[in-house]
Amino acid sequence: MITFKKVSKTYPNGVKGLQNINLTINEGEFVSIIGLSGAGKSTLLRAVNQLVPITTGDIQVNGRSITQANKKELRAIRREIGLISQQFNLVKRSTVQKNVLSGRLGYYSTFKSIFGLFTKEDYERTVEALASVGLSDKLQTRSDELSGGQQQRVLIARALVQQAPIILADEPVASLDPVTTQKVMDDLRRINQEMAKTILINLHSIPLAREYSSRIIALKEGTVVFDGLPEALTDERLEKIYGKSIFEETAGNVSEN
Ligand SMILES: Nc1ncnc2c1ncn2[C@@H]1O[C@H](COP(=O)(O)OP(=O)(O)OP(=O)(O)O)[C@@H](O)[C@H]1O
Repeated sequence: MITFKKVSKTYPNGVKGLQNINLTINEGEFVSIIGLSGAGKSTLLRAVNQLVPITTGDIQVNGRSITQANKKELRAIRREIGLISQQFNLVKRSTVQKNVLSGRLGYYSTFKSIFGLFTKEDYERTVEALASVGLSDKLQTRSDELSGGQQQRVLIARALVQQAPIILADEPVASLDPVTTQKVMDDLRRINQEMAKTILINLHSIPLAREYSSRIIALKEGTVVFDGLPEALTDERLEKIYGKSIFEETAGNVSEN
């Protein structure tokens, strides 16, 4: 469970990324965060593992406060959270295997991490995770030889070997074609349904949010303006979230941008 209590984030330049957010994300939910560019989606997602430190309020991950955590506790909290983000991407010159294995680093001391002292189980988990995202044949491939969609799926595999019950996905399908988008989204759905992992995902596509989520949260200027079931996201509510211009675009444009 992730709980936001009166969370605000003001960036050093004075921009308010988040304003008084109160939310509870329960175990096993598939939550999409939508909203205009600059609404605060990435800030919200990254606040969960303190990649973006919040200014006021608190976030608890399975009952443990991230703001009060010392270094060791923060490491333990971060182990519970897998991050799929294009910005914190793969080590391109390393093999797929090494990138996926790095999901285990949170379980070892710095010394072991530096020397890559992984166990037989770690290697087995890596093979399994790659199989579950359909990339068994890419084990020894260099990561920069993969397509964008394959790279996203390697990131999913890395989150799987990390055995994190929570997965944060920061626009994982932003630059993918429709077929690959569906594959990545299907992977996330499977992980959510079969492994009961909690998924928190930023999406620009309303159709995808509607199709895959159990719950949609919309942000506008750092505040929550909608929080509910996909069916409850009516045109009227969309207009409040995105402004009137949404209906001047074709549905296709909105979903792909
Ligand atoms: N490091 C930063 N320093 C200053 N302002 C920032 C920083 N990161 C984000 N912001 C600002 O905070 C606000 C929220 O940004 P955020 O990236 O969370 O939005 P977003 O909804 O994820 O946008 P997008 O859909 O374009 O990724 C924006 O006004 C943005 O300009």
